[in-house]
Amino acid sequence: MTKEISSQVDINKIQTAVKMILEAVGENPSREGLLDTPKRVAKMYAEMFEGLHKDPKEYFETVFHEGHDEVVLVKDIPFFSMCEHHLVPFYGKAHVAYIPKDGVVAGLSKLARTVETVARRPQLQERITDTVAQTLMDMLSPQGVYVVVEAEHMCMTMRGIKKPGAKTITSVAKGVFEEDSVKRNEILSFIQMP
Ligand SMILES: Nc1nc2c(ncn2[C@@H]2O[C@H](COP(=O)(O)OP(=O)(O)OP(=O)(O)O)[C@@H](O)[C@H]2O)c(=O)[nH]1
Ligand SMILES: [Zn+2]
Repeated sequence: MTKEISSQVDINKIQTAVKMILEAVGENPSREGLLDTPKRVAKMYAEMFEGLHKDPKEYFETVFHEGHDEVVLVKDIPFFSMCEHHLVPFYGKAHVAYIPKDGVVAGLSKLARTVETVARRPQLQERITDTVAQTLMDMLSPQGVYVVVEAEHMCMTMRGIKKPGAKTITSVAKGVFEEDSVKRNEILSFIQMP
């Protein structure tokens, strides 16, 4: 956790809330094993929600001019997020593809950083997919962007409907990918390659 993040998160408030939850479920927050739990959970939430205090657009302040106007795909980017309905994790992989325009390309790590930052907020899978795609559209003005996200939601696994193994796939196509199913299929075949 960075200094800036901890200064933007009310750690004491989270600690109080966690202590109250422990009391409410019938636990004794004063027993030895739980004494430091509110503090640990507060630090954990600050880390898991640090994306609320970051703007992924900043990652694209530096771009390169490479004369490459063909597909760029970073696939299998692992991410961990928190479902905004239940505050339990959902996690999986994101695949981020774009076709540059006028040779404007971003550092590859910036695509993964964007996924990481957007995921570290209370989220919906659809919104992660859309925000990542829109960030690239806004910052690189590419010919098109195609983002595919696959995830397992713990709120469907460990509670409620209890369907471990069920995967949710979301995708967002922008620019040339919207109309061009051949280009989308090209990306999908790259994603499926071992
Ligand atoms: N669209 C979408 N739904 C999600 C996501 N994560 C969790 N959900 C769903 O959010 C819904 C919340 O539904 P509610 O009926 O308000 O809450 P609930 O009674 O806890 O729902 P159940 O999970 O069906 O027990 C559930 O259907 C979850 O599966 C997500 O990323 N996207
Ligand atoms: Zn949920």
